[in-house]
Amino acid sequence: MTAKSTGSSARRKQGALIEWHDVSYTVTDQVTKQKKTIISNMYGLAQPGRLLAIMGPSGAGKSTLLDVLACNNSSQGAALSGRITVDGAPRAARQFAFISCYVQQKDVLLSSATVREVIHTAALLKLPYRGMAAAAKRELVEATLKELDLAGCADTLIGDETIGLKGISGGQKRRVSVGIELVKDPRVLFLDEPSSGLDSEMALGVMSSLVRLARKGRTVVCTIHQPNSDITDCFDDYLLLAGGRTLYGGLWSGAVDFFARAGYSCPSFKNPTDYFMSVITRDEAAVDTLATAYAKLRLGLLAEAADEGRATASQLGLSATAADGGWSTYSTAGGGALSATPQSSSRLAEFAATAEAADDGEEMKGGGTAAAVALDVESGSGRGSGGGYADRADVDASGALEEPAGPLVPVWFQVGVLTARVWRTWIRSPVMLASELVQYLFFALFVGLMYFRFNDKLGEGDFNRIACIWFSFAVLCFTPSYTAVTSWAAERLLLKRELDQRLYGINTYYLARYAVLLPFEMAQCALFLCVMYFFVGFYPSAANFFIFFAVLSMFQIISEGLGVCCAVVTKTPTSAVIMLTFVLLVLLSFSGFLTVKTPVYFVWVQKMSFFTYSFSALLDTEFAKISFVGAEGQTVPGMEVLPASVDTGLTTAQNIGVVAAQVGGMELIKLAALHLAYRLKWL
Ligand SMILES: Nc1ncnc2c1ncn2[C@@H]1O[C@H](COP(=O)(O)OP(=O)(O)OP(=O)(O)O)[C@@H](O)[C@H]1O
Repeated sequence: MTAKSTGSSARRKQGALIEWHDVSYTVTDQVTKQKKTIISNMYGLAQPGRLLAIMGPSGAGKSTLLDVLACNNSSQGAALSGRITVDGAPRAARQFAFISCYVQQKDVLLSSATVREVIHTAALLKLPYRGMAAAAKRELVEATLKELDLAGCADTLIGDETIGLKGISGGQKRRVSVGIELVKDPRVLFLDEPSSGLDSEMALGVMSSLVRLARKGRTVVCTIHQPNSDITDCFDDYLLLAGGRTLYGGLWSGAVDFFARAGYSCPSFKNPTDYFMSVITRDEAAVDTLATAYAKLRLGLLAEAADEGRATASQLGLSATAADGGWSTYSTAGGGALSATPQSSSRLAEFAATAEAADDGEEMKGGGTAAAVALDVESGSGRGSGGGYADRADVDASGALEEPAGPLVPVWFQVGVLTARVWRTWIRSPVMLASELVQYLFFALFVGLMYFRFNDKLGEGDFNRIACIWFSFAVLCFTPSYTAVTSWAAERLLLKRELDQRLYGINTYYLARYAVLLPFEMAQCALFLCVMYFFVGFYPSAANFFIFFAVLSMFQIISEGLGVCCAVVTKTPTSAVIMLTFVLLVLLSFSGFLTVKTPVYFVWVQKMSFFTYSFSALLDTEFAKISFVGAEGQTVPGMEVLPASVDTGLTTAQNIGVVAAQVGGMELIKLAALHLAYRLKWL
């Protein structure tokens, strides 16, 4: 993509013609282990320049169909059968991912970023690094903001009501979710219930944005729940499902008539979708009646199209599909769904008109191609049987599926973009930042006052020093590890979404996160130590102070890693906190302070624990330079009063070396835990 191609004319996007033929989807129920068919023998078509709304009662299979069409289905033991084509060619999942996008129902957005920042970050991660200037990306972001009517709130924070961070409205959030996908200029948009959870005005705002995107040529497919009449006005095409079957598929404008012909006349002044839903949820026989009527209609249209010579049976795939329900009513070959019925005989013309309207005087390859495709069929040129348009020579070359040869964005650039984002998140979270700093400051003062000015009396000065270091460990292990659990809970969904979209890898995330987090942790440790060290009166030497700083910083980093590991391997923050508390208490117990002799069955804990080596390193550092005065006035060197339980048998340097090695080990474990959690779908 070149800078030029990002101009406003490029926003007129060619959609893709998606057809599904005899599609069924079966899963193995996790509980009963029985096979369960969620959608069966479905046919349909989503066209460029049009918005297709998929409706049905809860459990009808709407989300499943959307996932299947968007290549988003990943259930274990699931089986997909049937044929899905894109512009006539069999859909190739990897290529399709480059031209389509999927907007999930739940908005997963970074609450501390502004609307513009969120979309700009998406642009930086999704658009090619080479061949597209930074200015062009910014221009594209501005175009996206305008296209989705978000320019007015571009510099407002996304916000999060649950943590009291004021931000944009629910409807705007939904449009930002669309914007994140729109920056890569997809030809096809799939949206799972884009209006759910929004009030009617916000829902209409979102749907109107989708219509605008469709009118610019894109193919838009969404599932929807209980739309009001303003929202149904946004539909071009309509697919009604129940129990995994299709009850209607075609023009929205033909749905009422279809129901009436099947014996269900919608009363005047009643919202048709409310009526349809009440018919199929209250009257069980209606589902069968409508499914049968729809299947007959489809076959009738198919035969009619063949009779009229608009396409031959073989071109239509009739011979291949007659046995199993026939060609889709929706099929282009069928003259465009209900075009053959009196009430909507001009579907092709209407389709072409839609494309023309969207074209708005400019060349719109998608609409043009789609109309040409449809008209082509009518003129009898037809398609290859069963294979859609796979073997057509007249598919617009610009409509070919594109897949970049190499990675779009180099890893170092991804790390840079993510580092900037993590940095912004920290400095924009004053509550989190302040509460962290207050915690460190509070505990530093607390420990300082608790052991204020050590003395050198044997039995008191030595005990207080050991207890003070142990208590500092308690503070520095709980605080960063609990923060890690909390921030993981806020980050995991965003990370999962972005990893799923292959915007970056786990190693990139790790590098970016810790490029920001490590300096923060060291600064917090320095704050704690500066206050506590001098308050209590540890040995006043720069060398000792820096050894304390180095060991406590490493100690904190390992503790944070433990927090991440517990958070990653558990599903909820509550279970992570329970697990973490248990682990930390065990480690604190066997650091050598609480027990004179460690029971033999816990020796392994002591030998492996980072508490043991950190404790020993700091005690050696402090006690090597001081001495105590006994009850009889005798002087006792510090090293002689150190209890054997805190002696690892190593020198100070060796103890520090072991802690450094444990930092490396913990980082590797943390990275492996992140990879494993993603692979095993724990995120
Ligand atoms: N992996 C799965 N294992 C077992 N059952 C499943 C699985 N996926 C979906 N189902 C079931 O299939 C049916 C259709 O699910 P789907 O989510 O597609 O329905 P829906 O029409 O989108 O419903 P809703 O509007 O409530 O989201 C539901 O009964 C659902 O419980």
